[in-house]
Amino acid sequence: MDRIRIRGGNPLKGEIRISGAKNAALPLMCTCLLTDDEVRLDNVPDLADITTLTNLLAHLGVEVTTRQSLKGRSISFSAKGLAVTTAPYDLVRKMRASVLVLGPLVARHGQAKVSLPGGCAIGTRPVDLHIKGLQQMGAEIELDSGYILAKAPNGLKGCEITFPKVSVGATENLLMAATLAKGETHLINAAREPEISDLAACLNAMGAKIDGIGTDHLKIQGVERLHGCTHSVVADRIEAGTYAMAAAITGGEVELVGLHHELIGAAASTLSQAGVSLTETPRGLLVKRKNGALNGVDVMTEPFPGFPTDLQAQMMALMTTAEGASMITETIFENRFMHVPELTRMGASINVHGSSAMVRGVKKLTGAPVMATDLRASVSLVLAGLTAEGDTYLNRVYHLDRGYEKLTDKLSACGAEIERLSDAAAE
Ligand SMILES: CC(=O)N[C@H]1[C@@H](OP(=O)(O)OP(=O)(O)OC[C@H]2O[C@@H](n3ccc(=O)[nH]c3=O)[C@H](O)[C@@H]2O)O[C@H](CO)[C@@H](O)[C@@H]1O
Ligand SMILES: C=C(OP(=O)(O)O)C(=O)O
Repeated sequence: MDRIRIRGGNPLKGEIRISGAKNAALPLMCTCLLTDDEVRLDNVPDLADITTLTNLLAHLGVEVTTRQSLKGRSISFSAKGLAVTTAPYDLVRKMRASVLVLGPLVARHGQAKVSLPGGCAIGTRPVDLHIKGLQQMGAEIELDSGYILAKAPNGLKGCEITFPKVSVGATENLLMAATLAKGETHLINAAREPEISDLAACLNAMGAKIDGIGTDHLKIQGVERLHGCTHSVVADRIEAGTYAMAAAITGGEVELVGLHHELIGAAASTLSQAGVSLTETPRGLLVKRKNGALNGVDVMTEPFPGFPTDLQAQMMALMTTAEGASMITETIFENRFMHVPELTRMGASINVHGSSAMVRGVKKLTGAPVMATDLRASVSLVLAGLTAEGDTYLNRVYHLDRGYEKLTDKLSACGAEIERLSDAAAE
């Protein structure tokens, strides 16, 4: 298994082009199941999760064509020859977002059999809200032998769905399903993440009638059919936030290219309070420390526009060498502190009490062999390694491949001493 070696201490200097967002691209790819026409996505990141979903769509009978151009990677999807409506366990277990095929399959093909995705390292992550919403829209759903069996032979019906808690995935699944339902659907207390607005914009370009985009109340007037479109995937705000913190933790100066300021949401004001300046440039955002040291700030994860859980581990790494203390509270997932013991092994001072972690800034971190169990925990250890004294060896690099396109290239281009060691070299 590959490892990453980082020799810490170099301030990052330069520019980093932000890729298309993984969490936008995945639901966007599932829109192809709603039409016989071709859906072309531009700015698709080259990530393991995209490959996993591509394999699942191909298994269903979707024709997939990938093109690489100067503008980035484009993938076209044509579900005209859709032959199968079963998403098997082996393809779903690799990535929870595979459950996003459920809504489109039921809406357009009247049936679906989708493996329950199960939990993962960060929490149990049920899909009850996806299922209840589809039932409210008239689907008959049974759970059998680890599969969701859904039927709606006469189509789905519009209705009013009020989510008891904000769910990104359930909002996306039901939004896609509602585009082809009969009548009007209201999704209330819907998630407002920019990736959902991107999905809604793509669906409208396909002929859907969605109002309230960017709010927590989406109104969808169902239509008979959708057509194809070309859509460019929105920039990855989590990747951008990660590199902003990489610039800050190393005391460097990095321009994040291809990103609109408002995408960063609450993370921008939290970073500003911590002593990081984020200045809009014609191409994106310039990130550096305001003046010298970073200072501890309290952070609580929340649905958008609050501070994202997907930046919590990185923020914790940033706080390990800040002046003073920082209380970091995770409210979205019950087990998202897997990076704590590893950061502690690098010299961080962190105490966890339930869903909060108290970080007391230390003078320096030291490199160590570390491993992580999920994507953002892994990248938080990369950030720690960039500032640590000596070498850090990060194991289980495959987690990073899920969500960070060309991570070592992007960081090396800004002066980081970071390299990927292949199997043989890692022994
Ligand atoms: C591919 C993708 O976009 N993944 C993102 C998505 O995950 P995902 O869509 O899985 O996350 P959700 O917003 O659905 O989850 C939020 C909370 O709701 C709970 N819940 C969710 C659905 C449900 O049916 N029942 C239920 O109880 C979850 O366990 C969690 O505690 O949003 C998360 C929260 O911003 C991010 O961390 C993930 O990176
Ligand atoms: C938790 C994440 O992804 P997923 O929902 O696919 O597990 C993430 O991107 O941080």
